[in-house]
Amino acid sequence: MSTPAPSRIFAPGLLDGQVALVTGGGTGLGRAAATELAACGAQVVIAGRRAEVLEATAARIGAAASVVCGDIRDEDDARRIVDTALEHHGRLDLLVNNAGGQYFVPAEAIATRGWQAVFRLNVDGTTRMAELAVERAMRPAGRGTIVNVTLSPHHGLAGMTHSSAARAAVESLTAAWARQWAADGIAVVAIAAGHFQTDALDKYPEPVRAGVARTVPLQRLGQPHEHGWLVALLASPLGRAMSGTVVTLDGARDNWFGPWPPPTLTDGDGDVPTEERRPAATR
Ligand SMILES: CCCCCCCCCCC/C=C/C(=O)SCCNC(=O)CCNC(=O)[C@H](O)C(C)(C)COP(=O)(O)OP(=O)(O)OC[C@H]1O[C@@H](n2cnc3c(N)ncnc32)[C@H](O)[C@@H]1OP(=O)(O)O
Ligand SMILES: NC(=O)C1=CN([C@@H]2O[C@H](COP(=O)(O)OP(=O)(O)OC[C@H]3O[C@@H](n4cnc5c(N)ncnc54)[C@H](OP(=O)(O)O)[C@@H]3O)[C@@H](O)[C@H]2O)C=CC1
Repeated sequence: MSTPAPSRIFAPGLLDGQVALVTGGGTGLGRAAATELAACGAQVVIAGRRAEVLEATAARIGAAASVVCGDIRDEDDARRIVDTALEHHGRLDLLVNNAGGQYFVPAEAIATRGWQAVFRLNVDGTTRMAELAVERAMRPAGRGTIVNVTLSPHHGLAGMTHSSAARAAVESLTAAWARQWAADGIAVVAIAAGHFQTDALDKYPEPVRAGVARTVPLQRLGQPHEHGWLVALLASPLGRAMSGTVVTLDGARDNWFGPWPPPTLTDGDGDVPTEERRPAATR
């Protein structure tokens, strides 16, 4: 197994001896975060539901990475994920709550089950992982950092109102947990991410993808490694001083702008289509 290439921007050994758990660490932004954390010296445990995806990422990162399969929406799985990290390494310094998502849909077309599915993943799953990490690892150790990754809801996500509400809830939980767990030596911060160039964007309708980079004032999408840098910064001693903060990384674009319905997204009847269902095998 190879050792990770050193970080391009952080001092060697910044996170030496630390152990990080990254949910959704097999793909996209989670993979970028895990890669940079390893480059800074951390041991990283990446979690998700698909073993083959996790194994491929762990092989890319090298000996610093290990995998644990599980669904953060399931209490037993979530506990096993945290316990596996602890059993493997004897400590857990950083939890990156990165697993999350939603589907693109006009607000009035969201079924109750869809609303609940998005909350179950983004709010309940994030809460469960944070509470387990605190109870089982961080409070007993008297220290730890939790980084919650959200899809920035700061302009209101008109085509993803379920996620808009869920991500705002996570940002509010971040501030509340930072206060609640400060006496335990635990810092809690959030990253409000804008549009990043990951495979996940492939699922959005073609007109969305085609136009999206041009709408960012920076004139480009965020790069996953830039997100990884921010996660590593928040894992550093500076992150502890930033507890309770939401850091926005969005190229000055956020995730929404303009009127509803968005002119580029309406079909011939003036309606905005709902994202296609994912094939059952990937759910
Ligand atoms: C002018 C401005 C334009 C801006 C445009 C911006 C758009 C680009 C944004 C780019 C930013 C990127 C953001 C990202 O977050 S990228 C990462 C994305 N990754 C994911 O979203 C992956 C994870 N997502 C999911 O797993 C699912 O979306 C979900 C959260 C729903 C999964 O939950 P679950 O597995 O429990 O869900 P089910 O599939 O079982 O469905 C449960 C119910 O949910 C409803 N549903 C789900 N999908 C759809 C759909 N496509 N259409 C309609 N309804 C849906 C439905 O009610 C399901 O119940 P039923 O099965 O009974 O029908
Ligand atoms: N790409 C972008 O532009 C942006 C993304 N974000 C957010 O950043 C995070 C990562 O996004 P990105 O990498 O792009 O997208 P991905 O869809 O690639 O990442 C989602 C990850 O979470 C895992 N996951 C999903 N559901 C669960 C679950 N129930 N239990 C455990 N793991 C789960 C997935 O793996 P598996 O399916 O194997 O479980 C996958 O690795 C998400 O929260 C996303 O909403 C925010 C802003 C912009």
